[in-house]
Amino acid sequence: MALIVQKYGGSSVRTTDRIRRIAERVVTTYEAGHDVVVVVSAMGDTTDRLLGLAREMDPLPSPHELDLLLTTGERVSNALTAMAIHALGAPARSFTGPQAGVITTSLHGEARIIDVRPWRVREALDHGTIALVAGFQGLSRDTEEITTLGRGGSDTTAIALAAALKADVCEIRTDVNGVYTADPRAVPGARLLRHLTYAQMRKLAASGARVLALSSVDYASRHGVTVHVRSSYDDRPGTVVSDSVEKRVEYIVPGRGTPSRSPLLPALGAALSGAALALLAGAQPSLPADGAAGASHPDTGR
Ligand SMILES: Nc1ncnc2c1ncn2[C@@H]1O[C@H](COP(=O)(O)OP(=O)(O)O)[C@@H](O)[C@H]1O
Ligand SMILES: N[C@@H](CC(=O)OP(=O)(O)O)C(=O)O
Repeated sequence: MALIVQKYGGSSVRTTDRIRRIAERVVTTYEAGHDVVVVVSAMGDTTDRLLGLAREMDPLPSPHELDLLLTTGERVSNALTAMAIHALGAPARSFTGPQAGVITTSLHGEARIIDVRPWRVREALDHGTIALVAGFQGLSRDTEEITTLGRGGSDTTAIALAAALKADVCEIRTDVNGVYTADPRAVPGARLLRHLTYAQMRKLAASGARVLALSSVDYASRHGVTVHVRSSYDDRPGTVVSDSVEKRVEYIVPGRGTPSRSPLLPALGAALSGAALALLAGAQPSLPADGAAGASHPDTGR
């Protein structure tokens, strides 16, 4: 049994139908015997819409009111996802960032996570419940105000929770099936990268690969969190970001009551190993574009 943190980006929860699909994936993971913590971003362009509403009221809104407003986006999507999980018959409980023990600096709109004390999340897991945490938000220790973490902050929430809970992996589930050499929507020949070190991922994120927020890569690197960027809609291998070749498949363990490892594991390990070796040798990665799965184009389920 593994402890898996799954983060679903806003594009993957744009509609209630998509939320139902996400809920099915969460429940499948749970039923395989894993402890599951879910971090969901706000639905679609909710954060932008809320920003627009705020500016209609005041061109320079109060940072306190703005953060209070923006954090509602993630609360809505997490509560709805919990309800969708209940409808499938599984136990789930959602928490706001502050309830989940996410402690931040006090700078509204750009707060940094300085500590995570997820005892309520741990308690839920210990009771066999799927725990959901609203991303992108926390509580300032100094001011006791609700804060937001800056755009893309749900990635950092998920990785910080994974670090604090000593999760086996933090899955970043999104609308493409991994990290590519370039934005696969803009560059048709972009190739899927099966394994990246933190430093390599950092370079990509810094040069605009928004699939993983830059600050979240730094958090993962500092805390040694294995990050697995993959599709919200299927279980293709995706991209593993870690500090070493060995770490990349550790979390893929049999579920509760499952007698042996998945037969897919050796194949996945071999594929990742090839990528990792190419990258570690400093060579230009020369993997086929997800060729092993028989698909040459990314999942563009927007
Ligand atoms: N190198 C890259 N690899 C994969 N995706 C990339 C890359 N660069 C940019 N992207 C874009 O990142 C998007 C995913 O990030 P984002 O829209 O923030 O997702 P989410 O809604 O899941 O948070 C993809 O749809 C893709 O267009
Ligand atoms: N909703 C926030 C936080 C976030 O991380 O979103 P997403 O995972 O959709 O990039 C934003 O739009 O920035």
